[in-house]
Parts: sequence; structure tokens; C-alpha cells
Amino acid sequence: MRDAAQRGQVGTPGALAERDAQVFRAGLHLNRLNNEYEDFLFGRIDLLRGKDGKKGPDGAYTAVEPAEGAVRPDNTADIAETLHIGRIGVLDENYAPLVIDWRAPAAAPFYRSTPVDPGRVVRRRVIRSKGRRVLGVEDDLMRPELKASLDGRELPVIGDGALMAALGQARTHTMRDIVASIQAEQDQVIRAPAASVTYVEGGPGTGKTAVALHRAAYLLYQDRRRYAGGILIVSPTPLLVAYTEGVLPSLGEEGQVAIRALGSLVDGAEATVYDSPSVARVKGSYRMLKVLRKAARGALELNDSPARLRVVAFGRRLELQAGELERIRRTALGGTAPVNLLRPRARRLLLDALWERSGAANRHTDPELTAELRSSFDEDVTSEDEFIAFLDAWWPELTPAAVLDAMADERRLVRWSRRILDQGEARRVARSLRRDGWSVHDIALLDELQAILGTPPRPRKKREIDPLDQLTGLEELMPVREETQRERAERLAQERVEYAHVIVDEAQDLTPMQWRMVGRRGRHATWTIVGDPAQSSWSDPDEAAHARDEALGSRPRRRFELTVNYRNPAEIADLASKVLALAMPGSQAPRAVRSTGVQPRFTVTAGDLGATVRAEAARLLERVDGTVGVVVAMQRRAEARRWLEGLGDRVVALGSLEAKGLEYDATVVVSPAEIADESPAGLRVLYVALTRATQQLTVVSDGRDEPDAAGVPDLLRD
Ligand SMILES: Nc1ncnc2c1ncn2[C@@H]1O[C@H](COP(=O)(O)OP(=O)(O)OP(=O)(O)O)[C@@H](O)[C@H]1O
Repeated sequence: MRDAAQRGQVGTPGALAERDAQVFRAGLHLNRLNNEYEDFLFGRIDLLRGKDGKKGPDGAYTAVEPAEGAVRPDNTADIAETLHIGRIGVLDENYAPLVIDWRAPAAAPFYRSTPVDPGRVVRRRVIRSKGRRVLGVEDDLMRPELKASLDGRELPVIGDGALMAALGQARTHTMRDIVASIQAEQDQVIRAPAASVTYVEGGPGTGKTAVALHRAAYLLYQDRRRYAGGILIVSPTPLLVAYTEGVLPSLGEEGQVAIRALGSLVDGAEATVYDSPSVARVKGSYRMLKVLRKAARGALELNDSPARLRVVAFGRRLELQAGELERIRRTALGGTAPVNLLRPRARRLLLDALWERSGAANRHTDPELTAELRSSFDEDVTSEDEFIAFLDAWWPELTPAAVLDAMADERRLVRWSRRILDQGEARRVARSLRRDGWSVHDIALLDELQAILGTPPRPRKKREIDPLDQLTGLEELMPVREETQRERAERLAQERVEYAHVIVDEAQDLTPMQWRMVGRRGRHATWTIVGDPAQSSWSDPDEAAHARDEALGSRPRRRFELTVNYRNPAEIADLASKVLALAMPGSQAPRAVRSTGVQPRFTVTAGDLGATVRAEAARLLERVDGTVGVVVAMQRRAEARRWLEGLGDRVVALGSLEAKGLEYDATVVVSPAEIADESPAGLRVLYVALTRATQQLTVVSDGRDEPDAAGVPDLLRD
């Protein structure tokens, strides 16, 4: 900034512009440094001498393996290099690295090194700080057998290990980044090359969401030009969006990545309600595609569609009757083009029929004269108010919302879905569309309808041409005159419907129709897909897998598996694995890394369910510092909120489907049987509910759970 001020003193317009640009850039950088100030530096690695002496662009040695002789026969060694890892890279005035960006290649050993495969790393240190104060230090020794010294002094070791310290912390209502303790198998995914499809599976709590978010930050670091503004993260619920939204800014990426819930992927439409499982099952399935295509065409002829067309041309009255109009509409709809784009074709067919009727075609034998006559005939007809009004009513421009509204009529929908849905299904879907507000599943239908209907081309605004430019030829040299570069960038961002990279979180939950919606946003993208089939709430996983494969096309996939559960203590993970065995026999639960010694608690209520749940929630609030989640069947959501009134904002009530991806210090799961019975995928939904707690779990059962003498419900017994 000081430099820039001096430059400005030259006083020429060029120097002033340069000054402004430099001040702007410096301001951005300063802003970033200020933002990153909290917890700015979080890691350090002490390394042995490497195999060769080559240095990378970040100024660190690149060798992964130690040099021969770096460890002496008596197991002593000297530390040859010390690197500090932080949220962004900082160089000193000689361009030597003071802090390495966590995404840079030189930082990889910080995450990758393990005692089994330590590479050059002797000690990995995680540093917690606030402002300028160091709050704590946790060391992990990668080569515990070594006696290593740094500058002649023995390398000290402090704390019990960073991972355990991070996992034990109380939870809040927002997710934290894990940048200081990313584990080796997670790091493999975060840094996987962006080509084609990166496919990650892992059980509950294995860090899939965390990994997906850190991967977005990594991709931006790797190739900012390609990905800036062009990464979409698709999340199942608005609750999960709110929970994860803070992670990317904490990694220094603000506004570059769009995190959107499945219910708000379509601009201007926001899902506010949930469908019942039986309706959701129909709306999400492939069968809807055919229904929507029929509805889009059928919606053209709703009640007020005119039955005849009358015009006057060449001084004669011409008329087309209902039958003729019907035939023309069918011919026009014969194409596969979007319905709204077929309107010009229908208009031409109408003119052909009127021309035929007028008899003028046979008046001349000279084709040139005939053509001339025809063109003046067309002009005559199309400028007539009658004709314009007829076309608007007979082939209206349809919007997705209008078609979906039309489908709310039971009789109509039964007709449009004949041989695709059974009558009961059609009625239920129609009824659900008569409610106020869209459901999550309606959003995918709106998007599909947009594709079926198409957006009719708008007349282009004529550019105002400056006569002086035309004279000088400047106009041709400056084709984007009327739009500054910034305006153009903003416009493109607004118009963006496709992304360079699409990350799908909780991918097991997307219905076929939702895969089609998400697929349209990444037709030319590379993808990262994270999910867990055992947590799927969709009733027909094969159909969804087929839709997913269609969205991804033939792109090759790299598969990764995450195997360690960082969320649940072993006591809770063990209980959940009993439901996993029922929901997906034979599948493997991830390994829990810690144990709290606190067993899940079982309570049975014979009378007032609400009072019991409230008492259990209050009990847990006393036992944990952070949040408590009470998970109930979807139909009990409103009731459960009332049960918890007045207990404060550390406790929340959630429907089973809303619990997706979230976590709490402690949870109360209310009536496992009720959650399991609510939908065909109920057991998998129950598995999700049971795996949300980081410390304590209470299960409240009533009669339908068939609890044993110890209060353990049937579904959770061995
Ligand atoms: N390497 C790590 N260091 C510290 N915490 C971690 C690490 N990996 C995961 N966690 C924590 O474990 C918890 C679970 O992570 P996350 O929510 O990403 O898991 P998930 O696989 O998406 O789970 P689910 O499938 O249940 O939604 C989070 O609190 C996360 O911060």
C-alpha cells in the first residue's frame, strides 16, 4: 500500500489507475490475513533429512523418504527441517516459507504420515491458539523409537494426541473444520485429482461431510481459475446446510462455493414441507418423468382453451373447427422439442391450414407469385388481434409451476398418469400438490418441467450504436462496449446453471428425479460423491443407483472408502451396529476410535411420552456442555417441539429425516419402532438416528417397541 501511494504521486492517469489496482489487491490480501488471524497457524512437522536436496515451489524439500543414514544405528537422529502449517501460506521477505498453506504439497506429510508409514516426519504437532496466544499443543510421535534432537536439544513431546483432543470437544450448532487433524485416509480423498468422478463411501461419522468441504477448499487452491464460483455442494436438508456453512469461510474460502439443499436448487422455489413417505416414493421415482411429459402437453388444453379459430384474411372469413385444431396440435406436439419452443411450429401449422382453407394457393401457377401472396396472407393473419389472442390462449407459454398446479386436479392427474401410476397413487400425489408451499420432492419435478417446457427465446435488446463509433470503426473493435467486465462477470454468475465441480453429500438419499436435477447442473463437471448406502432413506436403492449412473455418464470413477468412525464412542457405535445388521445384513460398521465408558441408557414409558422425553432431555443437558438432539418419527415433529419448550436453545427436536448428517453431544431417540415403521427404508433411517451422538445416547421406548426387562427395545436386542 505504501508502494502504491508513492506510485500515485507521479500523477499521470496511468499511474493513478495502477495505484488504485495495487491498493485494491493489497486490501484484499490484508483482509484475508485479518480473517485468518484466529487459529491461523495450527501445525508443525519436524522432519529428517531427505533422500535428495531438491526444493519445491513453496521452498520446502520435496523428498518423501529419509536419506540413508538420517537415522544413526543407535536410533538417534537430527531434525533437518521444520515446517509450520497454516490456513494460508506466508513467505518472508526473501521468499522463504514461514507458513505453508495446508493445501500445498509440502503440507501433505502433516496429514499423511502415520507411525506405520512415517516418511520423514518425526514429530507432528498441532497448535491451538487464539489471537496471539497459544492455548495448547498436542504432539504425535511418528517414530516413537527415535531419540531425535533439534539444534542439539532433545525433541520434547506434549499432550495426548491432537485427534483425541479434537474429538472430545463439546459440539455447537455449527460444524468446525478439521484442518488440524485430517487423518491419512481422509487426506487421500481431499487431495485426489479432480478428474472425472471421486466416489467415497463410509459409515456414519467417518468424516464424509468434513472431507467433502475440505476437498472444495483444496480444489480451489489447486486451480482457482477453473473452480472459482463454480463449485456446487448439494446437501440433503437446509439444517445440514446451516450446520456446515461456516466451514469453508474458516478455511479462507468465502463466496466461492455454493452450498445448497436439495429443496432449494431451483432459483425462485423453496421447499417448505415434506411429503408423506408414500407420496415421496412416487414423486421421486423415474415413473414421474413420463407423467410430467404428459402433463406438460396436457396442460396446453386446460378448460379455457378456445374451441375454434376465426380470422378475416383477404376479405374472407376463415374458420378452423375443434377437430382441425386438435389435429394441428397433435402434429405440432409430435416433435421432441420442449413444449414452449414448439409454439412457432404450431403457429406455422395454423397458418398452413388457414391458407389451405382460403383457396388462394390455387390462384396462380407461378410459384414466385404464390409465395408473395402467401407471405402477405401470413402478415395479414398474424397482425390480426383475434389471431394473436387465439394463439396466446390456445398455446400459452407454460411455466413449471402452472403445470404442477394443473396436476393438483385429481381427475386430470389420473388421466395423465394412466398406465404409469395406479389411481390411488395419482390421487395422493394430486392431493399433496393442493397444499400451500412446495415439498422437497416437488423441486425436482419443477426442474424437470423446466427442461420439458424449455424457456422461449426472449427478443434480444437492441444495442444502441454510437454513430461516432461506426464512423471510426471503433464499434467493431470493442464488441462488449455496453457491458463492463465486472457486469459481465456478475451476469454470468447469475445465469450460471452449470458448475465446474459438483459435490454431492449424503448421496445415498437422492431419488432418481433428484439425480436428474443435480445431473443437469454438472453436465461438463467433475464430481465428488460421498455417501453411505446403509443410511439411505430412499426405498429403491437400485433405481437411484441407475439414475446416479445416468447423471455421471461414462466418466471413470476413483473409489475410496473411509473406515473409522470419529463421531460415536464405541458404546454407541456397538448399539447402532445391531440395527445395521437388520437394515443391511452383512455390511461392516466403521471402527470407533474412542470409548467413553458411558453405556446407552434405556427408558420405557407407559403413560406420558412427552413428559418422559422432556425429563431425559433435561437430564442430558446437565451431563454435557454442548448440544442435545431429540430425534422422533417425522409425524411427531411439531409435538416434540412442544415437549421441549422452555429447555433452552442447546436442545432441539428433529424429525428422523432431518437428523441426516447432523451431530450432537447427546441424543434422545424416541421409539425406534415408530421410526422404523414410518417408511420402507425405516430401519436405515433408524440407523441414522442412532449414530448422531458424540457422547451419550438415551433411547425412550413405549409399548410398540416391545422392550425387555432392562428397557431395551426389540430392534436393539442381540
Ligand atoms: N480427522 C478428523 N479430526 C477431527 N474431527 C474429525 C475428523 N474427521 C471427522 N471428524 C469429526 O467427526 C464428526 C463426523 O464427521 P462428518 O459429519 O463429516 O461424518 P459423516 O461421515 O459425514 O457422517 P454421517 O454419514 O453420519 O453424516 C464431525 O464432528 C467431524 O468434525
